[in-house]
Amino acid sequence: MLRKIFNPARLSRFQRTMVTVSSSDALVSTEVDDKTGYATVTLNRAPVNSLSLELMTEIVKTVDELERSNIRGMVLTSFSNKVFCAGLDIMEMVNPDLDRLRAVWTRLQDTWASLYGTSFPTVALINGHAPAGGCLLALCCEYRVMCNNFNIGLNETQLGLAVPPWLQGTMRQTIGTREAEIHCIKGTMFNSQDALKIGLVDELAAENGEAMQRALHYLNTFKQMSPYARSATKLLMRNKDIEDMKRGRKEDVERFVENVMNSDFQNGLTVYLQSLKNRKNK
Ligand SMILES: CCCC/C=C/CC(=O)SCCNC(=O)CCNC(=O)[C@H](O)C(C)(C)COP(=O)(O)OP(=O)(O)OC[C@H]1O[C@@H](n2cnc3c(N)ncnc32)[C@H](O)[C@@H]1OP(=O)(O)O
Repeated sequence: MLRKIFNPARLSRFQRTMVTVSSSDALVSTEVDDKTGYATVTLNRAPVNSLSLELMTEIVKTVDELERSNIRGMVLTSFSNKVFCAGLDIMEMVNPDLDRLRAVWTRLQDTWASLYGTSFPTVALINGHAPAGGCLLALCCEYRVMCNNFNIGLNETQLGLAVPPWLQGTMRQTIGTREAEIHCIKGTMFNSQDALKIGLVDELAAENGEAMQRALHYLNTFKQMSPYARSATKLLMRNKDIEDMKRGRKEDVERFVENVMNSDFQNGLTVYLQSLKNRKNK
């Protein structure tokens, strides 16, 4: 069943006026260019945009608001020119409260579903490292432009976490079944050049300005196209994955909780956090 397809009623709103949507919460800021109708959504959670429950809630809220507005495209980027998003907030997994842990994974599922299933075109402007959940955000977008000299990948298994089936599917669609299997299992992190070679990103840019030009160029390719046909085709391709995730979501949450509460995982997390701090102090 189609979750949402471009509603022709929106077309008349499109033609009349452009609404500027802005988030009052500082964790995510949104700017809409009234001339083009393109929204730039910037993740603002210093220092590394790690995905706390609150940040993911803001992302979902922002995408929902944009879906109800009349934008023609979205660029997702980071306030930092060093880290796009460092993945799930590791602190959410250290000796967690179980209800909150369940809420975190449920919100991650929602974040994936809402970004993956937008009716408007989306580009990730990856202006920094994008491990794990950072790679997930980029994968949800239709197109990925990455600045040079950063790393991206689903490194969850390196941390002792299983990659959920819905995210495996997105990776398969992006880089192909064989490569996705190998690199999800290995937890490979790719540098920008290798990410381009394997198809994990679509274009590279020397710096942010060039990346934005390339992102806008992608959005401009739809200027003359029927928004209905574009949106319907995308969602006919993606909606089944979203419905499948929703059907299995409770089981998926419990699998994550079991994974995180395992004492080996908790011990490994302590070592991993320490290794991040040691790396910093070198
Ligand atoms: C498969 C299911 C899909 C979703 C599931 C996802 C699971 C995850 O996402 S688990 C998280 C995976 N993320 C990582 O492994 C990234 C870890 N971080 C890094 O590799 C580096 O921090 C960086 C390359 C992202 C950035 O390096 P940089 O040198 O710029 O900054 P740092 O000094 O390392 O970090 C600054 C500060 O931020 C803390 N931090 C980093 N990442 C996280 C994080 N994911 N959660 C919470 N906090 C994080 C880091 O410890 C530093 O804190 P202090 O200043 O207090 O030392």
